[in-house]
Amino acid sequence: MQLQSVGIIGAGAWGTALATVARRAGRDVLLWAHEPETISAINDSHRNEVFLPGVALDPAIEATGRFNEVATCDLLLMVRPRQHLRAIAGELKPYVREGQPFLICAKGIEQATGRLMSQIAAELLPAAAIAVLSGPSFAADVARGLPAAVTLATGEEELGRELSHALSSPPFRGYWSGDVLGAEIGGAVKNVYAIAAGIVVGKELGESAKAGLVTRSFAEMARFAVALGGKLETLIGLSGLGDLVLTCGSPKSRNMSLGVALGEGMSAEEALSGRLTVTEGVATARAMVEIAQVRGIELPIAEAVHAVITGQTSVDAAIESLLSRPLRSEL
Ligand SMILES: NC(=O)C1=CN([C@@H]2O[C@H](COP(=O)(O)OP(=O)(O)OC[C@H]3O[C@@H](n4cnc5c(N)ncnc54)[C@H](OP(=O)(O)O)[C@@H]3O)[C@@H](O)[C@H]2O)C=CC1
Ligand SMILES: O=C(CO)COP(=O)(O)O
Repeated sequence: MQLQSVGIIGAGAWGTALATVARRAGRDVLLWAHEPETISAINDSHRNEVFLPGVALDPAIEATGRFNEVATCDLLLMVRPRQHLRAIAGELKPYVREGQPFLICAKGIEQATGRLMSQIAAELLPAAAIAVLSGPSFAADVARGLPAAVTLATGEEELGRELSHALSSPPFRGYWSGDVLGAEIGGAVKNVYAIAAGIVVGKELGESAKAGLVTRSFAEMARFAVALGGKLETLIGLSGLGDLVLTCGSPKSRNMSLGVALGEGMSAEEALSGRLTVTEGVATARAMVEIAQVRGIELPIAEAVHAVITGQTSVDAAIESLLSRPLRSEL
């Protein structure tokens, strides 16, 4: 399949960083953005200072506000935050061609239905070949050309291989995988555990507490993903453990920085107000808790994060409740 032109839907930090990735790999890149100011900034000054400050973009990267233009590209990347997926699929549907790859690069679970983005996209865009890009990759690092490795998951191995070749260049490596659900769930739920890790840091509970929390978070995320049909091997890889390690280890993560603010005593409302950027873990925590209730999956850490964010419990009470759970076998 010829994947020379790449259409990127969403010119936030990650969409813009992925534009640099595709360009570095030698593709023709068209970015779709919602705000006219973002479109003119990219086309005229080759910058996106609002979402990705300090990065000079290749002048060959163009921006548009028209879905019919971006839809003509060989490969489409969906990089707007999760809640925009249904609207975007509706706009694109008239233009999507049979077998056209639609690569989901946003991370999250639909709050209202508990459905994954790949499932929603498959239903709304039946002609498209759905794939998922996930893994440890901060937009600011990737846009600067620093090395990063991600998972590219598709139902067809051949498409995964083609996507990897279309987007990889020496600093950016795409490893293909056949486990779409596992890759997508790992990327979505690690945001919830990054909030928990941030709380541990903000509360100054120490490095040992953080290591214990991150390890038990991994056990929880693997249990959740496997219950939903993902593979344990995928969770051990880039899109699971890899992304958990990144986002629980750096306050550059928006999710972790929210947790730090909560741990330092700020209310969730205060910590979230005025943020222009997305913090996907907030909605994902709710979706996880609802799915876990229906399916009978034990998720004490995700439940504690959700209870703190929604003000149902205090940070101190959540920590006490986690530490006083009945003792049990590790495995
Ligand atoms: N940032 C990162 O390092 C990474 C992010 N991701 C995931 O990618 C997805 C997108 O994240 P990211 O690019 O960082 O998002 P940002 O927070 O940088 O960008 C915000 C997005 O929201 C849109 N937006 C901003 N203001 C408005 C508004 N007033 N009305 C409507 N839309 C608005 C922007 O629209 P527009 O597109 O039109 O400019 C942009 O797509 C998320 O699911 C995130 O989890 C995944 C890996 C890395
Ligand atoms: O997903 C990410 C890195 O892989 C970005 O995480 P944050 O959204 O928490 O910044």
